[in-house]
Amino acid sequence: MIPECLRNCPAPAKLNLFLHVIGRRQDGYHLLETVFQLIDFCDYLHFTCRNDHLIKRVTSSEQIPEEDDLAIRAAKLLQKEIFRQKGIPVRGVDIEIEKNIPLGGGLGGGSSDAATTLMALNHLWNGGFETKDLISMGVQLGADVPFFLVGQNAFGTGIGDKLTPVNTPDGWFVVIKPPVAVPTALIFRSNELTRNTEPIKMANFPDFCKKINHFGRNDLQVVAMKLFPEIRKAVNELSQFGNARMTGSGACVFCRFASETEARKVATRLSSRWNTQVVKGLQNHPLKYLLDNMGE
Ligand SMILES: C[C@@](CO)(OP(=O)(O)O)[C@H](O)COP(=O)(O)OP(=O)(O)OC[C@H]1O[C@@H](n2ccc(N)nc2=O)[C@H](O)[C@@H]1O
Ligand SMILES: Nc1ncnc2c1ncn2[C@@H]1O[C@H](COP(=O)(O)OP(=O)(O)O)[C@@H](O)[C@H]1O
Repeated sequence: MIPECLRNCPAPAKLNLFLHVIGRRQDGYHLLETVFQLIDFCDYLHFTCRNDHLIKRVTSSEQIPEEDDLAIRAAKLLQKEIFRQKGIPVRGVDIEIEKNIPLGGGLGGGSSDAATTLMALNHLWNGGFETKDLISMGVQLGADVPFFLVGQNAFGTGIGDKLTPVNTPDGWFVVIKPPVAVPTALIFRSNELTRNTEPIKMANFPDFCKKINHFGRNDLQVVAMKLFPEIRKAVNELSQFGNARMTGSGACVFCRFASETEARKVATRLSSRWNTQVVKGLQNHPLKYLLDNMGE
């Protein structure tokens, strides 16, 4: 039986363990090579069916107007696609979003909210779409959405939408959120961005797991540190404890540790000056895992 509501649907954040810019498409989007790592730091979304056809966000947000919210846009897109395929108008839904992942942090919170909405409503509305169908919808909302829909740590190429699952070793991360929000487009349009990093030879890729803390770099970091000195400061501080780098287009900076104890020790030393989190790496997207294994 299809439920009337789905509560506490997690939308986990991601880290880009490295991010290389290897070229640019004709439409201006950049070609990347990156490893996406899911982390146990989540927004939570609650969905309740309505008796009309409206899609409403029931949580207020000063920063994101309702019509721009990626969760709302994802729900409207899915509702339209179900109507197009089946000719039946689906019921509306109230969406409540508990936002924990900071905006403009490079942690992919908006994209993850969109992916969670597509997965949860495909279930609640009995849409019957497969992951590949949801991915075609997701990529229209943001370059990171396909990764969250695949739901496993992955090597991403293209604009980050061509994904090959990778097993990353278990680990803990200290994540610093410098007090700035970085607009992704600002970093990508910089004249100073390196856009010609040599593509990774697949024969060298096994090195990634062996050298996980040191493999590659984030090509967006130099530009982001120049525009936002707080990011440079965070990288310098965290670098005392290991190989610190930025995730995505910033602003968050992370460093990987093999144990929780080690990570917590470092976080404690930084927490009086920085907004600091200790998070565990995840192997699977918790909602995707639950929906895929329902009824087993
Ligand atoms: C850089 C990355 C790495 O994971 O992450 P974030 O820092 O945003 O989390 C992503 O590729 C970001 O994905 P996402 O945040 O979904 O970006 P989008 O909304 O699709 O794009 C915002 C803008 O960034 C530029 N953009 C984005 C992705 C890309 N591969 N090339 C680009 O040039 C484009 O100008 C686009 O208009
Ligand atoms: N539900 C949402 N959560 C976060 N950001 C959202 C959401 N809806 C729309 N956005 C917009 O998308 C932008 C990028 O969001 P996000 O994926 O969290 O980015 P990033 O990883 O680049 O920090 C935000 O700056 C915000 O303006």
